Amino acid sequence: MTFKMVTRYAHSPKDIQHYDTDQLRQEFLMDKIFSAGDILLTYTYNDRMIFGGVVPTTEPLEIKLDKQLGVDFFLQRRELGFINIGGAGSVSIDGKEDHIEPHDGYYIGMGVKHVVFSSDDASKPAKFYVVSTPAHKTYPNHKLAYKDSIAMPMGDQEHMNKRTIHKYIDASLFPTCQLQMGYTVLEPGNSWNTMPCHTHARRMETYLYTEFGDKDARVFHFMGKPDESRHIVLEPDQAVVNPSWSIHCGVGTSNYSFIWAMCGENQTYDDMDMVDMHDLR
Ligand SMILES: O=C[C@H](O)[C@@H](O)CC(=O)C(=O)O
Ligand SMILES: [Zn+2]
Repeated sequence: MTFKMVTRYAHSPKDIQHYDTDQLRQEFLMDKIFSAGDILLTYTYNDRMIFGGVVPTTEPLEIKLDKQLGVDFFLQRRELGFINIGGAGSVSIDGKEDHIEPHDGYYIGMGVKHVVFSSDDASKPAKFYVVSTPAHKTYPNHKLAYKDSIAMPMGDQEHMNKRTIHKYIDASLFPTCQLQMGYTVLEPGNSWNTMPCHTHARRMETYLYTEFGDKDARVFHFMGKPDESRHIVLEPDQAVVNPSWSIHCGVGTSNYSFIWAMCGENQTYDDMDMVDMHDLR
């Protein structure tokens, strides 16, 4: 089992004016999220979000972070959300076990000492996409069932962006300190997400792109200030960090889905600064 957590720093919008493709990818793309039997995490200085993949096979896996965070245990001053996009599995939360079907997940509040992930079948492992944000208060744990998410139909076929935004962690469902999280699914024949696009200076956001329509499909993710955009080409199961000042949207060569997660100043999902199409460059 490999446990790895890499660090990514925060940037000024001016920095990326000078980045070539390699540097842009090095700073903003997480090219490997899921690796069988391993835990691969990224610590971004954008609002100190930790995110990544936990893929248990024959052995259960636990995220053990204390020295790196200067605490006694991982969730001493943090909360955690996850969504499983692999096979069925389970999570044990301080010894209490719960089964996790594909596309289900969990919110786990500050103070939980042990979160242990396992897969039902090592040959079809669960893929837990995990996101953790700093917390100051304990809120109750919540199972996140796909069927209990808030499903918001968005877009239309004419604009190639017909999709459903599933809100899993939202202030209208239950309280968290900072974390908001959801899963957006594009319909076949649709390829644009979040267009018209937006920024939200009050929150940063990460996107994990997954479930592409075919194995050679790619998503072109757009970032940067609206008038100085850049793109990053992604394979399935890769993630990007979006600073508060950056747009975040993409177009795929097939349909796909993505898991988004946010934290920062507020928890108001609709608090977005919509970008006028005339301002995009
Ligand atoms: O701030 C909100 C986030 O960018 C996403 O929820 C957008 C999204 O899922 C979509 O447009 O499909
Ligand atoms: Zn957003």
